[in-house]
Amino acid sequence: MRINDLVNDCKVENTSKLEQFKKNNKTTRIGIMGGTFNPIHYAHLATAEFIRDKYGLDKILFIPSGNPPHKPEDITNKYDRYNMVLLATVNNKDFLVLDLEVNRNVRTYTVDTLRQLKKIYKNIEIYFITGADAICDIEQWKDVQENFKLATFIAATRPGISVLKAQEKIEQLIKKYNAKILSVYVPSLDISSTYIRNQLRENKSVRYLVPESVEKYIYENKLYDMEMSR
Ligand SMILES: Nc1ncnc2c1ncn2[C@@H]1O[C@H](COP(=O)(O)OP(=O)(O)OP(=O)(O)O)[C@@H](O)[C@H]1O
Ligand SMILES: O=C(O)c1ccc[n+]([C@@H]2O[C@H](COP(=O)([O-])O)[C@@H](O)[C@H]2O)c1
Repeated sequence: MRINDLVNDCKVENTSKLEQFKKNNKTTRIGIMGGTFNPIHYAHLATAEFIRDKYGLDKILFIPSGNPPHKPEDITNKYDRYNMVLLATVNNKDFLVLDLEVNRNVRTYTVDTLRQLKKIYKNIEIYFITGADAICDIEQWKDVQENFKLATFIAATRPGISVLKAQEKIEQLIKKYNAKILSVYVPSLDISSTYIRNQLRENKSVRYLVPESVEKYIYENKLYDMEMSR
């Protein structure tokens, strides 16, 4: 079966998970995993699952960026990135995917997404998950103060990022903005989407770095300038 045909089944399954979630009137603690996901890899999934479990979050909402302000204009098509996130999360009942950002045709900022989420889901407490690298740059984000009012941030350690430097920055942010930021050690993998794109461009293996369905989607749709088809 072609993987592109499976994407539709994933969309149906995800819509049904979202409808169930919307019906829930109780206060729900949700984790938001935002990212460019170009492509999604196992470190994203492992980080999200570790944090869901550690903080007893009810669900993790993956929100692929549409037109992220901080990445080059020519990144992979947003619907391909979104489809790969759907494929990667379909088997986990607690992982849901939202298309809020891919459907926005202007630049996508987190503050707009958080405001929108609070409107759609009345009783949610939001925990925004970021790598420690992203939290260090948060003062460059749009409406930084407002972001901190709308969500608690969880800064996950990431290989290659100095924990001490990140901790210093987090303490400054907490003081300056009265922010709620939890810093957490996550046993993780030293991989990035950049590394995976480079492997693909050099025609090297990405097996066990991304879910098999994502790997197939990449090959079937000839993403990332691959030289030969598999
Ligand atoms: N290996 C990792 N361990 C922990 N967190 C990660 C890891 N890779 C990415 N993240 C976090 O996941 C979120 C989404 O990341 P993103 O989609 O930019 O992936 P990336 O691998 O950093 O991509 P790129 O290499 O293209 O910059 C960010 O908050 C990022 O810090
Ligand atoms: O809102 C902003 O100004 C902003 C600027 C840079 C990054 N972000 C968000 O940070 C998250 C991680 O970004 P990324 O793509 O670097 O992994 C993702 O949800 C982005 O939308 C948000």
